[in-house]
Amino acid sequence: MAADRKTAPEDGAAAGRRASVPGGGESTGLTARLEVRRDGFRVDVEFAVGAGEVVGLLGPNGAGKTTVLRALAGLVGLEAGRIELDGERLERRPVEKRPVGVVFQDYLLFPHLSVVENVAFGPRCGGTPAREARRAAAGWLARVGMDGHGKAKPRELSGGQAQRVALARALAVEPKLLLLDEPLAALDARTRLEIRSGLRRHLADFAGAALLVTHDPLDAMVLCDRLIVIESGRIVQEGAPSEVARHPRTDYVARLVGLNLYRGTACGHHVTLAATARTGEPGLELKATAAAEGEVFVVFPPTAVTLHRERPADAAGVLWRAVVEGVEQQGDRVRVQLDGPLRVLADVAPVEVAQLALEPGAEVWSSVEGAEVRVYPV
Ligand SMILES: Nc1ncnc2c1ncn2[C@@H]1O[C@H](COP(=O)(O)OP(=O)(O)OP(=O)(O)O)[C@@H](O)[C@H]1O
Repeated sequence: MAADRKTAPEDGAAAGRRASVPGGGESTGLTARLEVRRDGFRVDVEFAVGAGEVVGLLGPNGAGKTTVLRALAGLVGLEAGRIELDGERLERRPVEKRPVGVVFQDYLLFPHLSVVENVAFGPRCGGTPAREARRAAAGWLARVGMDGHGKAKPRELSGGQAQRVALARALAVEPKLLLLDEPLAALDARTRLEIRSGLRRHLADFAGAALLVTHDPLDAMVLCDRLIVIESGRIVQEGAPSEVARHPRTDYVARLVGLNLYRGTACGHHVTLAATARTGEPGLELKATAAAEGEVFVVFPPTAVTLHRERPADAAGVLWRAVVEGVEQQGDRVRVQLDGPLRVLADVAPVEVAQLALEPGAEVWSSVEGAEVRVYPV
């Protein structure tokens, strides 16, 4: 995993930028308690984003991420709660008067306006005279590498260009809060790489609070100072990207960062995994690197799992029988999904797929190397 992009705001550069937020005044960032109801679904979250901080909002499909962003932007109403931005109550302001810039996944540029008019639109609505707004818009377009495209219509732009214009449009209103909803999701892999590094630069220069929804672990690691994970409308984990990646607390986070995660009970270096309710089999016993006591999370990477066709006489660590559920190429390794007393991911070399006849339904012996098993308190 990459190192955190910036230092946490309370002890780093972000805190130092507090005084220079657009619009003047002392900037303290965002604090929000949001209760939102949408039909049968309910979001109930409380969090803060410091000025100059970039917080990633992650969670499975339907977790409520977009709802959180829309509530902050004023596009859905609060059932209860409060939104405070630089000490001011945001939810009392009409949508168009909120100092908020939004970049949606599909950009939502106005199709009938030129690129420069799209970017000038926000400042114009805020009362900036037309010429000045166009000049400012041209400046923002230059900063995102889109000078020379001002007269183009959105339909003439590539996905990457449209994304840059959308970012320029969001920043042109000089927001105190920047909301980005999967800003890179619609881009192909190469464009995403290029736009990600541009976005990283702009986020580093942005003095306000930024909240970025993403499904991509790389975006989360590269772009964000801190992550908030929501599931079913509630916050389930929060922390620096490296901390979340190292110590996942839910299956979603574990899958996101590519680790096998279980719960168990530790007694010194021995951990008994919780029995699987599904198979009814007693929990396996693993050996962990560090000693612990009581309820713990247990993680190990897919590379720690070894597969064998026949029962090995001298396997290191615990051994169990598993059934192959799926096989998928991932870079130069092959990821194997296994069922059995443990649902587990194993990474093997492509040659092992043939050697072990790994195909759905095949039975194999699995073992895990204790040196790679980590435990931490629940
Ligand atoms: N306009 C709407 N009216 C009623 N319910 C909605 C509406 N939009 C979303 N929902 C419901 O709210 C819940 C959360 O949706 P939301 O889009 O916030 O999730 P999400 O975490 O952003 O998901 P995804 O990652 O799939 O975009 C879902 O169960 C969804 O069905």
